[in-house]
Amino acid sequence: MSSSPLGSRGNMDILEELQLIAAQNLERLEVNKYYEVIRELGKGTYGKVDLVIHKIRGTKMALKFLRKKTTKLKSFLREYSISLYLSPCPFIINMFGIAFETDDYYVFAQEYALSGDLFDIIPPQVGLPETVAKRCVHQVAIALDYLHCKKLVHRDVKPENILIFDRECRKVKLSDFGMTRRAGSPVKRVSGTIPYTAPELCDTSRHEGFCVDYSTDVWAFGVLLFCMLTGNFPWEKALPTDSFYQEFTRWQRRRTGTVPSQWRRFTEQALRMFRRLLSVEQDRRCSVKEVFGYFSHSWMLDGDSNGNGGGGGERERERGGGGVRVEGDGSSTSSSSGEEDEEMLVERMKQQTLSPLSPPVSVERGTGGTKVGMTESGGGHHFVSVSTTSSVPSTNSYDRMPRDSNSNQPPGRILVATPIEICV
Ligand SMILES: Nc1ncnc2c1ncn2[C@@H]1O[C@H](COP(=O)(O)OP(=O)(O)OP(=O)(O)O)[C@@H](O)[C@H]1O
Repeated sequence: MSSSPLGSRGNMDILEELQLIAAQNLERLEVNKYYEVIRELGKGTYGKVDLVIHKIRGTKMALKFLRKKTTKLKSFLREYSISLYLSPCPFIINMFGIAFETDDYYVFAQEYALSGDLFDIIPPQVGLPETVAKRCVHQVAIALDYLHCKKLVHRDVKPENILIFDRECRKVKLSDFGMTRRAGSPVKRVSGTIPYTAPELCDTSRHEGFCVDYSTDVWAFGVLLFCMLTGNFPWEKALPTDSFYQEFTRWQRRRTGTVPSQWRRFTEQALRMFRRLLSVEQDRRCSVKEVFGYFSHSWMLDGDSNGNGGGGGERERERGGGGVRVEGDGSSTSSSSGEEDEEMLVERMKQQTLSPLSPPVSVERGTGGTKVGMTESGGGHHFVSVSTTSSVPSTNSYDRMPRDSNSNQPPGRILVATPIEICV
């Protein structure tokens, strides 16, 4: 690596340099020679993630395998380099600096997240207790702000890409930088995830490409918050043809004073936050860090800051008061590009008053990799597990099916979402 201090370089210089080094050092390896495969942790569109033990070091790692048939070397190197570049942030998945290729895959190693991903702990139609959700949201917001300060946009914010180390979300990390691009770069359309996709990207009548923008992460982050607190999707897709979305936009644009039914469980302050995060007009959307200003308020109307998202269903309530304490309006919580700011953020996290928790809500964990699907039943769309093996990458439409036969998933009409296009 060049002797220039990292701080004086632009992002792309560092990323390009990291890619070059990774390309020059990419060895061909036989996985079994160095790693003992324990089990598969998940499956994604482009490959799989295995839990392994490094035979020499004895360290547990998560190896991400990207199929060569569907992944260009350039894309692999980009994902690897961006992940490496971002990994100093304590709320972003750590990397081991290991990348290699086999006959069929490009592979890199990450730290292993003991409890899988966020999707698996959100009780469908119930949501997480407010304190747990806030704690998680806080860490994800810092991670996204860190990314944005580096002029990068994640572009795939969803529960499956938030890895957790415990079911109370005391330690969570943002992952999967396969879609991450520099803000302002042009992208063309491909199929993609639906409920988290910002309205401007759902507009299929637009044929020209897009410029990558932070605001699409902010939108996905807003949808993620709703999902975490309620166990439902707010809508199937952010298009006028979706009645849930239409109802929301009428309220959002102040055409009606009536709060849409699935939003009535939130306090005034939480609704104000959602209005800012989920502004239909892209340029009026707030930044992710604005959310810090809302942590001191209750978000759920059940009057108990430790409560969950309401919406029915039996659940175990969290005991102990407090919640996440964040002082000020949060503007100083933003991570800037400097190391000092990062340290400050860690300090802030350490200073948080976190109350002891009762045992977590018990939810059956789906087998293997899971994706968010939706069923429609009564007031909204709720989470169901979708096996990633049955997802169809070429169209990205979801096969929607019950989470698993033993879960507390209520029955509902199964929706198969029509593929829509977003950009890479
Ligand atoms: N480091 C890790 N520790 C534990 N589990 C992991 C880890 N990395 C990934 N997983 C699991 O594997 C799943 C798929 O991983 P990942 O999102 O990186 O793959 P992908 O191919 O990029 O997926 P996508 O189709 O969403 O783009 C995750 O949702 C998670 O459940």
